[in-house]
Amino acid sequence: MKYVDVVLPLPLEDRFTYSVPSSFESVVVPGMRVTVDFRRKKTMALVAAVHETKPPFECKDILDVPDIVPVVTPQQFRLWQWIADYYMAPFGEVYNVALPGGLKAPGVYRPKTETCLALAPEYRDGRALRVAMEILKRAKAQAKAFAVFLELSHNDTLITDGAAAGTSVEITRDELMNSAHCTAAVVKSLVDRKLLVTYEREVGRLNCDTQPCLENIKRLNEAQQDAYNRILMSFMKKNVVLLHGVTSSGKTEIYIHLIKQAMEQHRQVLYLLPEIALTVQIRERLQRVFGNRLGIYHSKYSDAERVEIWKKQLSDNPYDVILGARSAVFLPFTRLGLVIVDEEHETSFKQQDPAPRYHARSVAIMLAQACGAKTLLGTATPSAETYHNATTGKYGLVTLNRRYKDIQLPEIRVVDIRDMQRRKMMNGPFSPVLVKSVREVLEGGGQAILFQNRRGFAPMMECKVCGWVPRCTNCDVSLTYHKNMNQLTCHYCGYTYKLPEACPCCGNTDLKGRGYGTEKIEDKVMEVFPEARVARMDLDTTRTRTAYERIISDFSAGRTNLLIGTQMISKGLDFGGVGVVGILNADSMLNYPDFRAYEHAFTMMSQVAGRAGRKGRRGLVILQTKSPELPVISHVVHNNTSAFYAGLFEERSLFCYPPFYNVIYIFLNHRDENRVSTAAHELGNRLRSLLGNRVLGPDRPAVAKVKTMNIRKIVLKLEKTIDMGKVRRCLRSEIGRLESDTRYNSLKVYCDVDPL
Ligand SMILES: Nc1ncnc2c1ncn2[C@@H]1O[C@H](COP(=O)(O)OP(=O)(O)OP(=O)(O)O)[C@@H](O)[C@H]1O
Ligand SMILES: [Zn+2]
Repeated sequence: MKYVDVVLPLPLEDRFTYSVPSSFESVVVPGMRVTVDFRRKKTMALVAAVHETKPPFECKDILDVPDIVPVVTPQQFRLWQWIADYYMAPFGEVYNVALPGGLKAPGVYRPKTETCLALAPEYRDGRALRVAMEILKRAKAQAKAFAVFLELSHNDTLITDGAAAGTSVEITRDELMNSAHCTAAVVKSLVDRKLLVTYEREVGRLNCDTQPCLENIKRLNEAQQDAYNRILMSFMKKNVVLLHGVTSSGKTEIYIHLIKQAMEQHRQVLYLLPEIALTVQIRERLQRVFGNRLGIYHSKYSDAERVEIWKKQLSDNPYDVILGARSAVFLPFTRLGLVIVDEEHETSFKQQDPAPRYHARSVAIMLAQACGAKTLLGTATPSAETYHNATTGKYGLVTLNRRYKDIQLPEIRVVDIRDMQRRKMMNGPFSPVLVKSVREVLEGGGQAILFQNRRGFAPMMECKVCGWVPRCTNCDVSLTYHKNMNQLTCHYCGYTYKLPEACPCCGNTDLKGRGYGTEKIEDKVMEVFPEARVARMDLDTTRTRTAYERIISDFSAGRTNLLIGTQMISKGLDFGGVGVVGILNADSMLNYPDFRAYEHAFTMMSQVAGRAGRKGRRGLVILQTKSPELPVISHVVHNNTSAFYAGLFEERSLFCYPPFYNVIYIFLNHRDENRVSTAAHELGNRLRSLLGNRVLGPDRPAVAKVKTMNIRKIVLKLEKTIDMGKVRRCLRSEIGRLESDTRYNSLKVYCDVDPL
């Protein structure tokens, strides 16, 4: 008797054993899916192992085996296991995010089909056809459609020379309707009269049209060619190389040459981007060169498309290049040679919720290693971890300090808004020099970008009399006012509230907004620059893929000339005509209560600044801040990464933070504040007895309640030399003990490993 150990797409650590009925014995192998009865529900499980050891309990038979070949390779299995272990997530949750929905639930994925038409068998000779046409004489539309059908399908030869319809052509219903200009009803009546029969034909969703066209590849300039050579040299010694190239140095062109080189060696390439949003521009650039050898994979694609890509990657004709967001690291690869992680500093490579809270950059490096492939991390602003690894020799390092065409990096002018406010010179959020520069650029036919990292109208409403601030009832945060919807929104749970007509505390009817969100900036822009053609890009204006793409293409084509946006606009966008970039308020980023605040602020400001002056003339950046004296500001101004990190690393090492220590956050959630607080103290004390002063807290995090769940946080700072296996085992057992404690009924505890 054979048995299988299976994993289920559920937050479960365990594997479950089922017996294999003899009819399936010769069929099942690890990596195949099987349907099983789990807690009285038919569930799609994945076979982890096949064996003959009878378990010490009664087990059920598997119900069915839908696969002929495995859908998950042993190598994927090992990688997923690594993710589960490292990020302290149940394997079932990794399986759940890794596999597209259509491969997990029985019967969800259906191949896409088209309705096709064929001549009914009784009419497949000349005489019968002439009878049919006689019948149709009085139904004009049907007669015409039928004639068109005969012609398109090459059945018309039956009438003229009576030849057998061996050469007839497949015609879809849509094709007929288009060619005969008829309605579906007309086609249906032909079917009802039994002249035509319908059948379904399976069609792929994947685009296979365009042939690759390597002529579209651009020639590298000298600096790029040199960087390209150094990358290949570096790969001979290191598995991971950082390409640290200033904004607009043409890193993407170098990637394209590296992809071509890998393809020539018959190796596959995975090109990771931090966000779906970014894929539009890059997708076009890659498609022009690699055509149908390029597949695109991310979570916003329909599930069916993702299933087809998955299957194609398992076939003997997989895509050579996959462009994807973080979930593409879960795809099967058979001959992976290179992984490119573009904009490697981006925080969206880390999945926050739900588990597994993995970092796609780390997973990508593991994936490459398992396949004997190399990893290239590319960015103008490396993350602290990567910069540390590259400067200490763990990774190779290739720098590129010149912009393409040797355009100078933008000039950055710092404006002290405290001083401007004192002298009453600010026009709302704009300093005089900002207004002047934007106006000049617009008048000269150029474009401007204004960056404000807050969406909505006013980040906070306030009663001017008593100071009352509207807050979310589910979360411990103040609400953001959105003017166009005239409502208050919680940016944590999404809940919306009506704006009260009067303050509920003192009855004052004069509620005022505090601070500037992008929506309010837009209002102000229309007032100050009435001549501008304005677009706004933030979460609220880009809810759909098309809305996002339209904003980009409008700005690219110059239909709009002033773009306002949140950090969305900082991400690798390549516009030629931007003469000036305004960073309206640097302080909101710097004052964030997090050890990474400065790293993120430096990165964000440098990236936004990098959108200026990419073609033709040198660009200008106006950086408005209340703290111009901070070293981080001058490091941004001088684009001095090494000085910035020198200062930062001193602090990080002193206070035991990455890249010198490993950090794990433990979050405890419960509806009841007392219970979560007691549980957190108990866990904190137990962990301290095992790990000593590496354990900090519990504390209330900055936002201590989200979606009615009260949150406590424990921080672990672990030296690099500690046995992480031991730490994980100890965390697992302590957390397990707490979660099964009846006093803390329905307490949720999870870990965030390497938090961002
Ligand atoms: N060798 C080349 N031949 C022609 N055009 C080039 C070449 N290299 C770069 N360019 C052009 O210069 C612009 C900037 O290049 P690219 O977008 O690759 O820069 P990047 O380094 O990726 O910038 P960022 O880090 O800001 O995203 C693009 O419009 C690109 O097409
Ligand atoms: Zn809320």
